[in-house]
Formats: sequence, structure tokens, C-alpha cells
Amino acid sequence: YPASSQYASHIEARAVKDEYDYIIVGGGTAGLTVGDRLTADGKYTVLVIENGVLDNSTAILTGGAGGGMNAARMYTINSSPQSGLNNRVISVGIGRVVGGSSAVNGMVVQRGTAEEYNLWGDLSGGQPTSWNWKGLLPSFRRAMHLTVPSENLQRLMNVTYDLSVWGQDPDTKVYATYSESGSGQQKFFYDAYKSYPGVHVPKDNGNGENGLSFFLVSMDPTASSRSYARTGHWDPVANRPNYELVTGQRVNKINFDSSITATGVTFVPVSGSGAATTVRARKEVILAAGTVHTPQVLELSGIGGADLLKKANIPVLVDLPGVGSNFHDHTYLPFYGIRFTKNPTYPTIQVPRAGNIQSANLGVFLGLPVVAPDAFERIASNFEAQDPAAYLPADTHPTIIEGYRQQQKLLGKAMRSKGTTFFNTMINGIGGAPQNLRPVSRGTIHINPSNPQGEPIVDYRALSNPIDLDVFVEFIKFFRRFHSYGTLAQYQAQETAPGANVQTDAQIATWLRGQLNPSVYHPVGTAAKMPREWGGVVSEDLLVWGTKKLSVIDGSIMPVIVGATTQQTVYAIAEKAAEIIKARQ
Ligand SMILES: Cc1cc2nc3c(=O)[nH]c(=O)nc-3n(C[C@H](O)[C@H](O)[C@H](O)COP(=O)(O)OP(=O)(O)OC[C@H]3O[C@@H](n4cnc5c(N)ncnc54)[C@H](O)[C@@H]3O)c2cc1C
Repeated sequence: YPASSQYASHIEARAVKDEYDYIIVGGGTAGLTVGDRLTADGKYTVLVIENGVLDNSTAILTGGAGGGMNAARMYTINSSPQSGLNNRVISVGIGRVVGGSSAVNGMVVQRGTAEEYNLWGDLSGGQPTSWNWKGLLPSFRRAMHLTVPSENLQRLMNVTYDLSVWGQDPDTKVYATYSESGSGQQKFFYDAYKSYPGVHVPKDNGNGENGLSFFLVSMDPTASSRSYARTGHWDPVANRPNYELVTGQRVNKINFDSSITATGVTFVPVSGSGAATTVRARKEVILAAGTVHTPQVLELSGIGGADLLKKANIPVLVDLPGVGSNFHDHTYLPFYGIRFTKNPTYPTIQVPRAGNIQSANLGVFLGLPVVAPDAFERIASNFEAQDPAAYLPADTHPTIIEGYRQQQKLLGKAMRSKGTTFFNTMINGIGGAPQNLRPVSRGTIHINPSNPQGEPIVDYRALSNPIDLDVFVEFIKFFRRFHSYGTLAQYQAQETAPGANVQTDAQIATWLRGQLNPSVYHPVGTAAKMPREWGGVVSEDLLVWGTKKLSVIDGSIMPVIVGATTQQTVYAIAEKAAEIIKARQ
């Protein structure tokens, strides 16, 4: 890294000008992507305001690869106690540094399926929409620059790829690179999954299909280090005179005129000492504070559920109850224990390594009919028969219930489709840590009415909808079947956790409540792109309902989560957002 003083556009709060064309709240994954794209032609000025610092340490560049978790560069937030998980409290991981969560994440690059992105279009309320697989593909191609796998990796690990779904745009300096690693155990289990009934092998993890696939990591192929929003969308362009970044500052209010048009923002030093600064936006205020803080900034500014705002003594500008609702993440089981009592001979595979970041790069992504052929119909019918309000918080606003009813129709269908991913596990050896990529429980993230400026209250409401537990019970039963299926039967698998004493569905469910973690650090949904009468927060063109010149562009706009890790999708949303915003110019 060059010293931060070399970035002429990284400025002190006192050097911030009175007015910019665009103000971006949050210099994270989406914020820096859009900042770069809006300043490229030199016509407009952009100020990015980031809570975290510009961290020049090598820890950011080399950490990751399944680890990530640079605690020094993350917020310290704990969830509220989760009654569905024996009252456990969960640590909420999100990045707080220039680059946001892309600076601390595990660097896995995956894409959801075509059906999953089409769900977003189906949640447009009948409006013309391009929020679907076809409409998003150009943004995916722009979002990341593909480094193709080596011939060695292709030959030794059966890796295939499809250049029609990836871009190699010279202006895109966020890289998706195949980690040149692979082991005999991975190959062995790859073959076992491949022969399992219903498991498809797509040509590429990004081609809109699920199944057994190799995925990439966000690694710069030349430096062999983390490629993230800062190295892609700030460092290379930080000398643009029209692109400025101020750090260590927290936006605590969006300012509006009497017609609820956003006129700018007010921010305060994170250190606690120093004055508040107010800056005006000529064209637009763009919220990119992430799924946890975007709803907080909206609520602090008087946009949110009126009842909550009144409790917090915040004047209500727009009664928009959807703000902070519809919160969800992926759920995972940290440890499923199983061993073979007769050891297989694993093939010897040595993939010559290029680069110093190695990562689990093989995964299996399966729809419910493949994982639970005898149970998916029952689970889908039970889910569809639910009163949509039954498992939402007691005081849920009718618009949010309507939005959930709409999701319920689509997700019920998705439970019967192989093409929507529910089950996922990374393949490194026997067993794995299974994930439910499509939970139907919905939580909330809201300001704390007695301390609105403090960290928001994050409530996953994990397993509040019993369907999620039914689905996870099926995952355990699937793992049991899989490890004794076909050629694996001869090795006589013996499960160690949950183990032989945990047999019935009820026993498995009880065990799971003590084990599951409701977050894989992929929070979404709290400012959903859905109609206002369905509890949505932003429109098809990402403007906040009831306001003017205020948009949201980060992970919070996903109405339903994708069956994949989220960073690639967030980059694609940001690329699409930049096009939408430019079209308004
Ligand atoms: C530990 C961890 C591991 C992960 N692993 C993976 C992985 O391996 N693969 C993958 O695909 N995804 C992974 N993810 C998820 C992925 O990184 C995120 O989905 C994505 O980066 C979110 O982008 P965003 O723009 O929505 O938010 P962020 O990138 O989090 O950006 C939000 C920014 O806004 C700033 N901010 C917040 N409030 C304010 C305020 N009031 N004023 C000013 N600034 C503010 C924050 O400091 C932050 O920098 C992981 C995430 C984490 C945290």
C-alpha cells in the first residue's frame, strides 16, 4: 500500500466541501463500487463518508480465505438472545473499515441460481422489472474480473468454466480467481456427490444453475492477495479530483426539505470529539451502510415505522414500517461429526499452487427435492398452509405481513424445485458444516429506542418459523444417507455428532437448537426492494418510498437471500445501481 497521505482525495472532515453532487453513506463493498462508477467520466463530484479507517496493514490483504474475521476492523455487536436457540446470543460480524465487509470476509465468490434472482423480479408487484437473472447478468459480468483456472486445476480437479457468464473488463479491478488448490479427499467426495441421485454438475458456479461446483475467491491474481472494494474501486482511482473519501465519521442523519427531498447528511466523528458536519447533496444521497446500519440511518432520520420512531422521540417524516424488517441470513451447523471406520484410499493429487491464499473451493448446492425427496412436498405444503402472520412478531404491520404472504407463495414453489438452493456444504473431506441457504424465519434490525445513536438491536428470530427446523432435520438425515450411499457404503461411516443416540426427528431438532448459528455473515433484506404495500423500502429504481433523491444500493435491498455467499451479488447490485442512478442524471 502507498501511505494514506498519498491519496489526495482521502480528506479530513474539516476539508469536506459544503456540497457535492452525490453523497454516499458507507465506504464498503457497494459504496465504493458506485463511487468509482459515478466519478469515472469526471462530470460529477462524490463524497463517500465511512465510519471505519483506511487500514494500510498487510493483515487486510493476506487475511481471509475462509478465515477473514479481522476483529480489529469489525463492529462489536451482539444479537438479542435467540429464544429458538436456547437463548444464545450471536456475535454479528460486519466490516468497519474502508472496503466494508469485503475487507474482512472469507473471500469466497459464489453466485445464486437463475431461479433465485427471478424471485426478486417476481416480488416487483407487477411493475416492469429487470431485477431478474437476465436483467442482472450484465451487472454480474461487470462486477468481477475473472481469472481463468490453470490447465492443471482443470485437469486434476475437473474444473470447468463458462466465459459467457463472466466479464474481464479492464475497468473492473475486483478479481475473481480460482484458488489453485485441491486435494485427493476433495476429488474423492466430488466423485461421491456426483454419483448421488439428482446432483447436477453445472459448467460454472456462475451460470445460474446449482449442483456440484467449484467456485472462486476474491484474490488479485498478480499480488496473490485479497481483492476487495478498496483495491478495486478506491486505490486505482483515488487521484480523481471529483472523488473524495472522509473516514472515521458516522452519518447519523439524512437531511430533508419540506417536500421530503434529501438535501444532504450530517455526520459526527466516531472518536466522539469534534463537531458535527453537515454537507449538501445536489443530486442524491446514496445509502450504502450495509444491512445492519442502513435501517438505523433511515430510522434516525425519521423514516421507519411510526410507532417505533415515536418511542425513540424521533419526528416521523415517512411512516415506512418495512425499514429494518424482513431481516435474514444463512444458517449453519458449525460441526457435523462423522468418520469412516474403514479408511478409503484417497487419490494422490498435487495441484501446483499459485498464490498464497488457499481456500475451500468446492461445494455442493442442492434443492430440497434432492436432499429430502420423501419430505419436501410435506414441508412445502405445511409452509404454504401457514397464516403468514403466525410466525412474524406479534405487532407486525399489515404491509409486512402482505410482503411475507407474497414470499410464502414463491418460496413454497421454490421448495419443490431443484433449481433453488436450500442445502450447501463446502467439500474438504468427510462430513462438512451444512448450511440452510433459504431460511423462512424473518428477524428485525431496529434502533434501540432508549439509545438510538448506539448500535441497533439485531434480532435474527432464528428458527422462529418451525419450517427452518424441519428443513435442517432433513439435512442431517441427508448427510446420514449420503455417507452410506453407493461406493461409500463399504467404508462404514459412523456419526459422532449428533450421534447414534439422536435418532428421531424430535431428537434431532432438540439437538440442533443447541448447535445452529443463524448467521454466515450474510445479512440481507432490511431495506427490501418490494412494493411499499408489501412492506418494501425501495422501489425498482432503488429510491426510498415516500422520499425524493434518496436511494439504497447495498445488501439490504435483497428481498430474499440468494443461495450463495453474498459479496458477488452485492457488487452486481452496486453495478446495476450505478447504471440506474446515472440514468437519472
Ligand atoms: C466476516 C465476514 C465473512 C464473510 N465471508 C464472505 C465470503 O467468504 N464470501 C462472500 O461472498 N461474502 C462474505 N461475506 C459477506 C459479504 O462480504 C457482504 O455481503 C458484503 O460485503 C456486504 O456489502 P455491503 O456494501 O452491503 O456492506 P459493507 O461492505 O459492510 O459496507 C457498509 C459500510 O458502511 C459503513 N457504515 C455503516 N454505518 C455507517 C454510518 N452511519 N456512517 C458511515 N459509514 C457507515 C461500514 O463501516 C461499512 O464500511 C462475509 C462478511 C463478513 C463480515
